[in-house]
Amino acid sequence: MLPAAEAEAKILDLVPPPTEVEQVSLDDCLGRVLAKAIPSPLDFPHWDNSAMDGYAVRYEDVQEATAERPKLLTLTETIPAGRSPTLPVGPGQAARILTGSMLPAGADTIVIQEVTQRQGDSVLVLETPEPQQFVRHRGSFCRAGEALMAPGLSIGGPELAVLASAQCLQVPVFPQPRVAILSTGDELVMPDAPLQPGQIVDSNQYALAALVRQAGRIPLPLGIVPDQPQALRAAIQSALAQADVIVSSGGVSVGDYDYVDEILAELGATLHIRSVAVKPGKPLTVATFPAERGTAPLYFGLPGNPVSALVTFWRFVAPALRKRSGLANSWGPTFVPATTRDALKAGGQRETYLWGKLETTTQGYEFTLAGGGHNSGNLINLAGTNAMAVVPVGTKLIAAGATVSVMVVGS
Ligand SMILES: Nc1nc2c(c(=O)[nH]1)N[C@H]1C(S)=C(S)[C@@H](COP(=O)(O)OP(=O)(O)OC[C@H]3O[C@@H](n4cnc5c(N)ncnc54)[C@H](O)[C@@H]3O)O[C@H]1N2
Ligand code: MOO
Ligand SMILES: [Mg+2]
Repeated sequence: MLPAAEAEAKILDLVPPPTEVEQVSLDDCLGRVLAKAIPSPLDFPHWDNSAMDGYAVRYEDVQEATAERPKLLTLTETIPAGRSPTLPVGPGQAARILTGSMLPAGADTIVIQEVTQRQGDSVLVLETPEPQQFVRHRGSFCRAGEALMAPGLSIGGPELAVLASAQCLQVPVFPQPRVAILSTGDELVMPDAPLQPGQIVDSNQYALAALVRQAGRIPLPLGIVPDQPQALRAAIQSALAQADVIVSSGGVSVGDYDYVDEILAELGATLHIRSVAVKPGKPLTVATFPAERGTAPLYFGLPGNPVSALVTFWRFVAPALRKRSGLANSWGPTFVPATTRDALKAGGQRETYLWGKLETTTQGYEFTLAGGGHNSGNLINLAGTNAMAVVPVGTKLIAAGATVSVMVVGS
C-alpha cells in the first residue's frame, strides 16, 4: 500500500499540464483557466487622476496653507469624471475635481474639499497637503506592455474585472478536461427504478458528476456498467473515445466480480497504483493509456463504497484535475490545523479520514465529528459535512481538544 502523500505525488507526475489553447469570449470565461499572460494594452490608470472629491492644485501654492493663514486660489473650471480638462492650472489657480477625474496640466496635488472653503469662483485652502497627495498616477498600477495576469490563474470575479478593463474580448484559456464517469455494479439502478431485493441506487454517479462540475470541469456521466468483462471493456473503450480523464467507481477490490484492473491491463493501460494506505479508499487504481492523440488519458478506478469514492476523489482526483486544467499551482487539497471537539479514533494502519464540520471561531478552526457510523458504506451522515479530519498512520487516538489536520472539502 502506497502512503497517501506518495500516491498524490505519483499521480501529479502522471498528469501533464495542458498545451492546447482556445479562445473564449469574455462573457463565457468565468471558471476557466487563463492559458497565456495577458499583456496590458494600456497604462493603468490610463491618466493621472484624482482619488478624492476636492481641488487640483499646484503644491508650491499651498505648501504653507493653514487655518489661520489660508491660501486663496482662483478656480479655472470643474472637471467631472469622463471629461478632459480644458484649461491648465497656473500659479495661484485650482480646478474643482471629482473622484476619478483627469488631473489638469499644471496641477500635481489634490486637496480634499473637507479642508477648504468655497468662496464663489475661488477656494480657500485651510491645510497644507502632502505633495502629490490623492493623485493616482498614470501607469502606477500597471504599465502598457507589462503582464496584467500570468497564465494558470482561475478566472473569477477579480480576473474578469481585469480582462474587461483591458478590453480583452477574446480570452485565451486551456480546454477543459472532459471527465467520463462510470459506475460499475450489477446491483446498481437509476433513482427512478423500483428497488428489487439486493439493488441500490447508483449514488456515486451523482456525487462524482457534482464534484467534477463544482471543480469547473465537464462531467460526462456514462451510466451504469454491469459486472461483466465484455460490458466493462466496451464502456471503458467508449469513455476513452470521448474523455481525457475517466473515473469509475466499484470493481477494484479482490472480489469475484471486480474486473476493472484486469480489463485495464487487457486494454493496454499501465497500472501505476493499485492500493493506497488511506481509510476509506484503499483499493484505488490509477492507470494511464498510451496517448493516441495528444495527452495520455488518465484512469481513476475509485472504490465503490460511497464514502471511499468521494474521499479518493477529493484526495487524489481533484488535484489531478486541477493540474490537468492548467492551474499554475496549489493542486493539492487544502489542509488546515483545527482543534477537534471530539475524540478521533483510527486503526493506525492507514491514514484515516473522518468526516465532520469545520468551523471558524475566534479561537481558530474547530472540527466536530459527524454523528453516526464512520463506515465507508454510510453516505447518510456525510450530508452537511464540509471537511475530513486526518488521523495519520501510526496514530490510534487523537483526544478531544487536540490539534488535528483537516482536509477542507466543500461548503
Ligand atoms: N476481501 C477483501 N474484501 C474487500 C477489501 C479487501 O481488501 N479484501 N477491501 C474493501 C474495501 S476497503 C473497499 S473500499 C471495497 C471496494 O470495493 P470495490 O471497489 O471492488 O467496489 P464494489 O465491490 O463494486 O462495491 C463496494 C460497495 O460499494 C457499493 N457501490 C458500488 N458502486 C456504487 C455506486 N455507484 N453507488 C453506490 N454504491 C455503490 C457496492 O454496492 C458495495 O456495497 O472492497 C472491500 N472489500
Ligand atoms: O477503503 Mo475501503 O474504502 O476502507 O472502505
Ligand atoms: Mg468489490
